[in-house]
Amino acid sequence: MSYAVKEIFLTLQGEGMQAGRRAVFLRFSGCNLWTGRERDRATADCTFCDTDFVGMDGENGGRYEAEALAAKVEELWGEGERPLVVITGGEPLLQLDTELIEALHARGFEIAVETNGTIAAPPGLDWICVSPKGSTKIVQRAGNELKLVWPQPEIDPAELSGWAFDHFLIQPMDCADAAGARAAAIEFVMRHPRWRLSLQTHKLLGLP
Ligand SMILES: C[S@@+](CC[C@H](N)C(=O)[O-])C[C@H]1O[C@@H](n2cnc3c(N)ncnc32)[C@H](O)[C@@H]1O
Ligand SMILES: Nc1nc2[nH]cc(C(=O)O)c2c(=O)[nH]1
Ligand code: SF4
Ligand SMILES: [Mg+2]
Repeated sequence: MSYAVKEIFLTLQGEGMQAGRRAVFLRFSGCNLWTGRERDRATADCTFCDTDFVGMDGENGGRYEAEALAAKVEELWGEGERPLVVITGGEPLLQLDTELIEALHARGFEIAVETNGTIAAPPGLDWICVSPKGSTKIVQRAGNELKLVWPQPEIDPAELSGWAFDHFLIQPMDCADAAGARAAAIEFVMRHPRWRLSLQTHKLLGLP
């Protein structure tokens, strides 16, 4: 199978429980909750996306076969122990399959995924981060971390807190009222201590 890739780059994981780890980011093109066009944003199932995932025109973007894609990820990792790839998008579970998982594992990579949870994850992933959106139906209710962008009035966090995740995180929405979102997230965690704050540290650091 071939994969439509927006961009691939080496950086630090900025979010969640693995924040601070060196990682190759593999960003797939396309999403099932938004076209990526600004004119469709207000009517999309996900309205606050901070990412350009349209097309294949980013750094190292293009169409790849599984072996070539794994080789490019390995090349960008270079040297160093505990190689980590974070597969994101767009919605990565539209494309990620066993063939690519096996090609990355064969090169020694730990595979983390950032998903909106509306598509079931394939077997074999090493780290699953689910981030629910608005009124969408979440089918992937188990994983390593549940990362809820906040505030989202359509979502009742009490309903999510019984799902089978090891970690529950609240991430302030990057939006016009970012200060208000940060304050709301802090207040939420102060009231619900099983949840912890996740900041988008790459943005604070000026990393991609
Ligand atoms: C761009 S999404 C791609 C992966 C997948 N489609 C998803 O939504 O989880 C990557 C991460 O960024 C988060 N995110 C997107 N827009 C955001 C925003 N405006 N503020 C904070 N986090 C945001 C998402 O919730 C997700 O955890
Ligand atoms: N540094 C960095 N960390 C991230 N964690 C999740 C990201 C994403 O867009 O999926 C992201 C990203 O875009 N950059
Ligand atoms: S689901 Fe993820 S990639 Fe898709 S629009 Fe929302 S935040 Fe962006
Ligand atoms: Mg991002």
